Amino acid sequence: RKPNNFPPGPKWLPIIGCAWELSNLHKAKGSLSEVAQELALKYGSVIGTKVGRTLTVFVYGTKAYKELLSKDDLNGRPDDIFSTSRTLGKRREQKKFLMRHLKETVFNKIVLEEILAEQVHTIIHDIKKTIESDGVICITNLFPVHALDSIYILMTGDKCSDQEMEELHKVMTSFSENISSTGMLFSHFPFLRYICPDYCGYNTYVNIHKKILAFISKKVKILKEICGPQPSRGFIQAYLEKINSVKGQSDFSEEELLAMCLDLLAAGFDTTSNTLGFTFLYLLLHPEVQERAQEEIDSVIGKGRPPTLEDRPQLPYVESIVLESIRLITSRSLALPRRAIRDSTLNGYFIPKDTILQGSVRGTFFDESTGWKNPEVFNPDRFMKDGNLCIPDTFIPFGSGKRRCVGEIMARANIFLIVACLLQTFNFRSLPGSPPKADFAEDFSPAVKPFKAFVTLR
Ligand code: HEM
Repeated sequence: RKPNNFPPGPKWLPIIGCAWELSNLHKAKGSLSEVAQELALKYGSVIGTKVGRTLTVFVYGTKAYKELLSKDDLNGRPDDIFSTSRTLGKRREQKKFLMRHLKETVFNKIVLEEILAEQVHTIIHDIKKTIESDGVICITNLFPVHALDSIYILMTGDKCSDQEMEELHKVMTSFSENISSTGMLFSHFPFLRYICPDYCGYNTYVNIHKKILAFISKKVKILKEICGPQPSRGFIQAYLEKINSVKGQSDFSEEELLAMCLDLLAAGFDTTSNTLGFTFLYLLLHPEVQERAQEEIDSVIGKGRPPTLEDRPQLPYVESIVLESIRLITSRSLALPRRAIRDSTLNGYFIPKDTILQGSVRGTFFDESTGWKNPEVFNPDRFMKDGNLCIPDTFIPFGSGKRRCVGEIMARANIFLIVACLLQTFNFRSLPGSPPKADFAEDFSPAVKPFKAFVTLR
């Protein structure tokens, strides 16, 4: 039965709850974020549903979403089968340690520049090689290895060998293609894993996670053996040092370390490379935006040296392209699922303990009433005012509060540097007679379907 004052929403059927209606809406709309938008039009900004046995509340719209992010009672990690079967049991909250480490090491401007510049150089080298043949490049293939390498360096302090990268890339691609961040059939109907573990996705889910954890575990073992007294910039080494220093008298453990590295890979891999896919798709569809960015780069930097992170304040238009691409990709996804850790309220409705809350950032920056004009259109100028960068308060694509993205600094720097360096060196054009379509897929995070471009040296 529906709890008293539970948010309004679609009708609950016996056993499946609203699963049928949600699944049909998902097929019709293409992304869960658009499902939330559709439901919000009918029921308001907080929508109560039930999928299998799980109470799930969708949150859409700036006011309700901000209230959700601000309430500790509603920001717990889910502890259902979907969460626990991937990370070896319950999780403790050690995000502060990770954030402090990243701030002191990798997110230090000089280190970040060093990590990213080398990789951008490799991408430029690869593109130049293709130009020597026919200049036709599958754009969506350019970025995944690069994004993985950045996260690998963040974890280990070192570059990934070719052999390790082959292994990691294979398993992470399979992760992105087969696993949905918002749950799978077995997580909504946990009993199915005993009846049809292949069909409900349980076996795939567990096997892929086992492979990723085995990869990280192998690396942890190697780094443990060479762990020395000198400070290292890798997260794994910093964490191992912490375990040693507290000597088993705290929650720091190797299991927790593996789970945190898994989160970094899962959350940072295709979000970064897929955003770059979005960026270059829109640059092909809007050659005038590409030309204006190139004019900015030419006038501030010229061609004598590559752009650096120091140049960011002088390249507001390039920065606005990055923000607009992030706006468009995140508007197709939901924020991380949260769990009510005790009975609470949202927008005046009752939210029982253990309800799952799915917030949609789309509602915060696709809302014409809060100033986002023609939100479906790619328009970097919405982030510009009088020639300067201007970011509205309602733009929170990396979340805020307890569950906020830990990789924002790296992701924005990475995308900025790639866009600036590639546009300084190359022109990207549609293949004659076949401009790419704005065709989307839903991998672990939203993606554009693979597309090619004709690239020439400037
Ligand atoms: C354009 C790229 C990226 C986008 C758009 C993005 C976006 C997000 C969003 C929306 C969330 C959830 C926030 C919430 O629910 O309130 C999140 C969480 C997270 N992100 Fe990112 N992210 C990106 C890149 C990265 C990178 C490169 C890393 C790692 C280096 C990373 C690590 C994480 C982690 C670990 C979490 C989970 C935080 C938690 O559980 O508390 N992200 N990200």
